Amino acid sequence: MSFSCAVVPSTSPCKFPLFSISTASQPKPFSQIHPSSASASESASVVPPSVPQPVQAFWKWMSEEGVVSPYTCPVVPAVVPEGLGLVATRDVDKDEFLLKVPRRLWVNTDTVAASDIGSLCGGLKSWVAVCLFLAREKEMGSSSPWRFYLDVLPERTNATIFWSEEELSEIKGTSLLRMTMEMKEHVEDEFRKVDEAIITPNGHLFPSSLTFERFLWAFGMIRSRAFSRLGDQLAIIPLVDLINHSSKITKEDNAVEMNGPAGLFSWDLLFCLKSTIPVKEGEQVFIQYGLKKSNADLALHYGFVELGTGRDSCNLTFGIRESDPFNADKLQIAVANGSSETADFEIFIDRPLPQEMLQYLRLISLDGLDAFLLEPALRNSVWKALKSPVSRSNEDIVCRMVRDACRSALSGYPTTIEQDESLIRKGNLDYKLEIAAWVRLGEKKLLKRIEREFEERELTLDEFEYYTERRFKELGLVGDEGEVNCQPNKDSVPSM
Ligand SMILES: C[S@@+](CC[C@H](N)C(=O)[O-])C[C@H]1O[C@@H](n2cnc3c(N)ncnc32)[C@H](O)[C@@H]1O
Repeated sequence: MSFSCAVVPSTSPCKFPLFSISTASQPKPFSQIHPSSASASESASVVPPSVPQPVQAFWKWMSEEGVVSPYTCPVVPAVVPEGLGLVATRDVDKDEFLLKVPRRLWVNTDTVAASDIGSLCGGLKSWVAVCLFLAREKEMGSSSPWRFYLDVLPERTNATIFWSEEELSEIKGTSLLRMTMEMKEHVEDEFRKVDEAIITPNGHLFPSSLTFERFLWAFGMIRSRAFSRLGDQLAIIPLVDLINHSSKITKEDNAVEMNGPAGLFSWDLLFCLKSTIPVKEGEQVFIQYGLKKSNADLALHYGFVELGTGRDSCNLTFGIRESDPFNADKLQIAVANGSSETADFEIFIDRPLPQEMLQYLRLISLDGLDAFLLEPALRNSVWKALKSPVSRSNEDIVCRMVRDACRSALSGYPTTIEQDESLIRKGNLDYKLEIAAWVRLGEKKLLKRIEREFEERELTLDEFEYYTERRFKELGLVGDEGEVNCQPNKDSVPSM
């Protein structure tokens, strides 16, 4: 989840320094009170009786931990169309805090470090450590101190990493399928390494049921519920992670971290979730999961898509031909400018084409007379020069490459645009099949549009101003109307 989280300075004495990540200064773990004890019955009674028993137990646990009370907390968990969600128990103001969850209840690398497997996880990437921790705790069942939280997590979501082979065949040809397969392979690779280096040699610490499927489940939970804190630290915040996404929310500043009271006598860093709009009593509170995310991102991480908000996208990949006589020079320039021998560009329906895509395409298409731009003397300025068309022939190749890439991508889908439109119009599609149909349709429409744009561009190539013409003008050898001057303009500054 993408919470944009700011840290605000505390006005009160701070028991734990901000972002102190050492195990020695770890706050004490949460208390081990069973939620059936009566102490928090008052706050627990606020949860609608229709809420499933595990959610009741989780809410009670949160109450006993001092996180929620009917006086301070204006939301309760509820069953909503998106699964579980948070509903306002009274009118909530814009920017009002909804929940304040102390650090001792976050699941992050500190939590892993303080656990029984902490000493084994020191060298792991943070997401791998948190995945292993979550997967292990889940398999420990009722003996896990995190059981009340783990019991409210869904067994799976509609995210594409959980789709069956048959369901995945519905997104054949899409960038979403490629992203899904790459992600699953990456997670599987990491699991294999962790299994070999940590789980198998320390079998007494891990339930034998901890398989790749459970590790993938933990990964799915992190992708859909964790957020990156300052300094790229990953954390899952129980209870806060019940908040759903709505397109109606257009601001992403939904959380801050500050020090504050975290129970009867304790002080801690608090993760504070706020509502960016006013909400009426009884309504669900939402946040924005990320304005820049494409529908493929939403489907991959969360298992839903959003229509009509410019999230349709497609990807085009290009590369420097191995047989290109200028391969080494082009690669050097590409690498110096943050690219490589192949480059993948994400294109959004309502956004301009990425400028870097045209630069890259012009670079890899440089040929014949235009190859002088690859000269070492021009190395520092060539990338900037490629922002504008180089020559008619170069731009012609660029247009053809884009058209060919679109046509090739369009031939890889199992359905046509018309078939998808008809499927969607008929309705009654299974939820995942509907996601698949919208993603296919969005990608294909965009590819068709790009193909058309470059066909039209090809017809206007004579109207463009090319590199040589621009240089002559800069040097004052050609005037704005194309008239030829014999002497260079004294004021002109030679540049690319
Ligand atoms: C951070 S969790 C929110 C709590 C979640 N609804 C639950 O039941 O645990 C994110 C997940 O909620 C669901 N979700 C959130 N917003 C949604 C939306 N606008 N449409 C459909 N599903 C949504 C998706 O399953 C997503 O993976």
